[in-house]
This record gives sequence, C-alpha cells and structure tokens, in this order.
Amino acid sequence: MATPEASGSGRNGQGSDPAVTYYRLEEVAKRNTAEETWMVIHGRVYDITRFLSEHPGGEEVLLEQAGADATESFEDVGHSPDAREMLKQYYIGDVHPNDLKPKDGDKDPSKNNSCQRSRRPGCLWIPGEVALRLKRRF
Ligand code: HEM
Repeated sequence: MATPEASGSGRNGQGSDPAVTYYRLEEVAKRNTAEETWMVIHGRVYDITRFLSEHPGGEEVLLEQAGADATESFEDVGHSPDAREMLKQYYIGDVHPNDLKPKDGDKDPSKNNSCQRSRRPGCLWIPGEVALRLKRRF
C-alpha cells in the first residue's frame, strides 16, 4: 500500500483538499508492473495490485493499462455498478490538479461537444436558423 510519503512532491497541490493525497501522473506511470499496479480512472488513482488475480475480466487487460489512465477502457467495457463500488477499496488518492486534462475540469457542455458550431467532416452541421426551428418543434 502506498504511504503519503510515497507520493513525494505530489501531495497536496495548491487549492486542493488537504485530506486527499495527490499523485503526479509520472508517479503513477512508474507503477506499471504486476508487483505494483496503479491506474487512473476518472481522475482518481487506484492501487489494484491485489485485485489483479481477482479481476473477472482477467489480469492481462489490467496490466495493459497499468500506470496509465484506464478511464476509457473501463467505461468501454460497461462495468456494472458492483464493479464501480469495488473501485473504492483500491482508491489511494487523486490525480494532481496540474495533471488533470483540461476537459476533466471543463464543466461547460458546449465546449465538450467538438461538433458544435463545427463544419468539420464527420460532424453534422446544422445552420443556426434550422437548429432553432428544430428546437421549437421538439
Ligand atoms: C480496478 C478497476 C476495475 C474493476 C474494479 C473491475 C471490475 C470488474 C468486474 C466486477 C467485472 C465483472 C463484470 C461487472 O460486474 O461489470 C469485470 C469484468 C471485466 N472487466 Fe473489469 N474492472 C476494472 C478495470 C478494468 C479495465 C481497466 C478493463 C479493460 C482494460 C477491464 C475489462 C474487463 C473485462 C473485459 C471484463 C469482462 C466482461 C465480460 O466478460 O462480460 N476492467 N471487471
């Protein structure tokens, strides 16, 4: 198990919760073996070393994500509420605020939708006027 000392300079970034241990992503990245396996899911750091052999989806997939941000893979599988509940027992701290991706902290939904107001290929572009009419109808 990690001790606060193990987090070194990563503990308690500016403007952060003093009750939480913060880890830099470079510290997490070092724990990428079966002897010590950490991963990030939704900005939280988990020490899943003792869970490897218990994972219903197998050890392999976890080791592939070891030391990294596994949020996307975790969500892609569509884990059950039970699986999400299990995460709690492996929680050791949060990703240091300086290492969070901008979109994690971006609460403005219009900015998260890369297709909005965009005419890039792959995006369905609806002119403002038409969008407004559609909005009124539905
Ligand atoms: C510590 C984090 C994780 C926990 C606690 C966890 C837990 C579980 C649990 C309880 C199940 C059984 C099905 C369910 O209840 O959803 C499961 C299945 C599975 N998990 Fe995870 N999991 C974790 C991370 C991951 C990651 C990062 C991946 C992918 C890279 C993954 C891939 C899978 C797969 C492929 C299955 C099998 C699905 C099936 O056969 O239906 N898991 N996991």
